Amino acid sequence: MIEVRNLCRDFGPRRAVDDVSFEVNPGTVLGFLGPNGAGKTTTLRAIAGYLSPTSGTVRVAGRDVAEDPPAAQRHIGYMPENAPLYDDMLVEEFLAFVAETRGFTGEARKERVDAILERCFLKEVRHQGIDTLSRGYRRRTCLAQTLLHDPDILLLDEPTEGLDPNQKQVVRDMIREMAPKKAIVISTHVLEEVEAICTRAVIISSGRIVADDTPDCLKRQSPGHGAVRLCVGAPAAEAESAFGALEGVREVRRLDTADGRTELRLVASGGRTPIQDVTDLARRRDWVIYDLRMEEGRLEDVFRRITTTEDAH
Ligand SMILES: Nc1ncnc2c1ncn2[C@@H]1O[C@H](COP(=O)(O)OP(=O)(O)OP(=O)(O)O)[C@@H](O)[C@H]1O
Repeated sequence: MIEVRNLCRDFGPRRAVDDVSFEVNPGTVLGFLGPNGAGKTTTLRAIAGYLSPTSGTVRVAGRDVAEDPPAAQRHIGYMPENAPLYDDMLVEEFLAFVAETRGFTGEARKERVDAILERCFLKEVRHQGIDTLSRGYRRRTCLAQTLLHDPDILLLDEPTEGLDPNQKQVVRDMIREMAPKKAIVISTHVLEEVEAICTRAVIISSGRIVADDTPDCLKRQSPGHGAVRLCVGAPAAEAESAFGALEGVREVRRLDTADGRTELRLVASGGRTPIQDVTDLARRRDWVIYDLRMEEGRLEDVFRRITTTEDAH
């Protein structure tokens, strides 16, 4: 559906996107991550046909975008980070106008607008001026504009930026609901969003792809992956020394101790969680386990490890 091959884009002497290649097919929600200035927006704009590559190609639905941007754009819904809206229009009027520019007229236009108002939960503000909308409704009006022609590809730059937790949830639910039939790329800094809705994460740093995997697999590269948090009915010093001596434990940290219970964090060594050894040891010593959890690792740690701050401009 989207095929990016060896994409490079220069701005004067600066290479903003450097030999980027990836594919996105329907059913994928790809989280495009990277520090400020890493090249995310430039890549999205090249896919959307608003910026020509310095070299390399972008194909959308089998067609080279640079050769015929309008043909590719019929398949694409692109929501830029600060999408412009006509502030002096009413919501419904604006969407009808966009529908017309997309080639819908008469009854077809009305049906499209009604359907999108319903889908984006905008019915109650349909007669409201865009300049009076709250940020959440404004963002959803942008999304409605992006979805109006029912594109197979969605390119969403920071779709939930500036929204409150409830509004974020509404937008994420909408993305999740559309995901099975569309190829979706979301540029975001919000790692929690990647975990919540993305099936794949691509990390770009200084214009180059430095990771491409599922969020779960990336989390496994985190130094905290496999660490064990436990609360055990044993004296602190004894528990620390016994669990610390286990072969699969690299480091022990005491988190808390009270009422004969000790809370510890055990960092795994050798990439294997020591959870089984921990329960075996507790059983042998006759120690009660009150709580036991394995940490999955944090995407944030992986992101920080594989990107650098030199991109920030
Ligand atoms: N029109 C332009 N003219 C000159 N330089 C540009 C232009 N657009 C982007 N750049 C530069 O290209 C690099 C990549 O920018 P881009 O906006 O793609 O990064 P980004 O990953 O989207 O950043 P952010 O997370 O801050 O939005 C930056 O150094 C930026 O300053």
